[in-house]
Amino acid sequence: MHTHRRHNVARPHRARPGDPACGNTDRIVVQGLTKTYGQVHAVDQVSFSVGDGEIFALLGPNGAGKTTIVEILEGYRARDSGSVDVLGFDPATGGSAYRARIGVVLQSAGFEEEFTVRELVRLQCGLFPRRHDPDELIDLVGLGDKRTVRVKGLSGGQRRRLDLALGLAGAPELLFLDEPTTGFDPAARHHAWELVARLRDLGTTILLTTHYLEEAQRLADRVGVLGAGQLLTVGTPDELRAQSRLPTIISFRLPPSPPSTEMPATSAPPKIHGDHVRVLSRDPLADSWQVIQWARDRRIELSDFTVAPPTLEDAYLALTGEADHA
Ligand SMILES: Nc1ncnc2c1ncn2[C@@H]1O[C@H](COP(=O)(O)OP(=O)(O)OP(=O)(O)O)[C@@H](O)[C@H]1O
Repeated sequence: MHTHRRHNVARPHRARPGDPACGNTDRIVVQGLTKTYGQVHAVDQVSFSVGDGEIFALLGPNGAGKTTIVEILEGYRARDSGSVDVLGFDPATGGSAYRARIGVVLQSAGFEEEFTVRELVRLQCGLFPRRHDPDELIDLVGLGDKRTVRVKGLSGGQRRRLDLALGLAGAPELLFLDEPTTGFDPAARHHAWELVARLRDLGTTILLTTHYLEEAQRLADRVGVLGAGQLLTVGTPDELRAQSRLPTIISFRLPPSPPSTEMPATSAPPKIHGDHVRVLSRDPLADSWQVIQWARDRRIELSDFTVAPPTLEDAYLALTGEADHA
């Protein structure tokens, strides 16, 4: 079962100039977006929309067109054709009124190394009419104990947190996060995920690019998978997993001297590698039951028994692999 998290979030939003027409809650609407570089179709007739308060993840292999799309949406790259509406603006002509409404967290922003964290965040907050309190922002991204440290004294992961603080300075309604946790250690990544979830709960709409499928699965309400400039599919992580039609893997280990060589009568034949048994099941409930009955009847203690449905990563690999062979 999937839960569409954006329905759980109370999201106060007042109509302002540049907002989409009444009744339309999409914050991003892209239709037929196309961009070529010479012979390269970097973005080819891409259409999708992102709803108010939604976290939408763009996924795809290197060179699939993610950065090109995001930079067109941010207003930093020109498109060849197609229409783009972000917060009611065309990013190509929205100018500073548009920029004040969005937050951009780039993969590697260049910093003034001699500034302290607090100085940089204060400066950035000062650029926006609607802004965060700098000290609260520093706490929000988990740099509270680094306030007075110069940028040159920060680790790679701490710099990425500073990137995030700077992107949030204008309290944006829409945040672009480009590979937000690349280079993070596991604890920092979990901290960043909690932060993104908190931003979502505050009503921020987020467009995320990532190569970490677990990140997309955890954070994204919906994902769009790109391959060679084309949008291959859009859906919730659960929809993509279901669409992949990949089997659930039931696995367990045999005891050192099994009482019988007979295997459980699962819908797909068990595959045996040494003491490790795997069933690629289309009917995981019935097959799990078969395995458990089989073990109980023979007094076999099942060790390492797991039932693993396909992950978003499995679905993504199947989908983009198909694209490569198309
Ligand atoms: N300024 C440019 N000039 C020429 N070709 C470009 C330019 N920018 C991007 N491309 C090409 O457009 C295609 C899409 O690139 P893009 O950077 O959007 O991919 P991406 O999905 O963001 O990749 P990655 O995951 O590696 O960041 C690639 O084939 C790339 O080589």
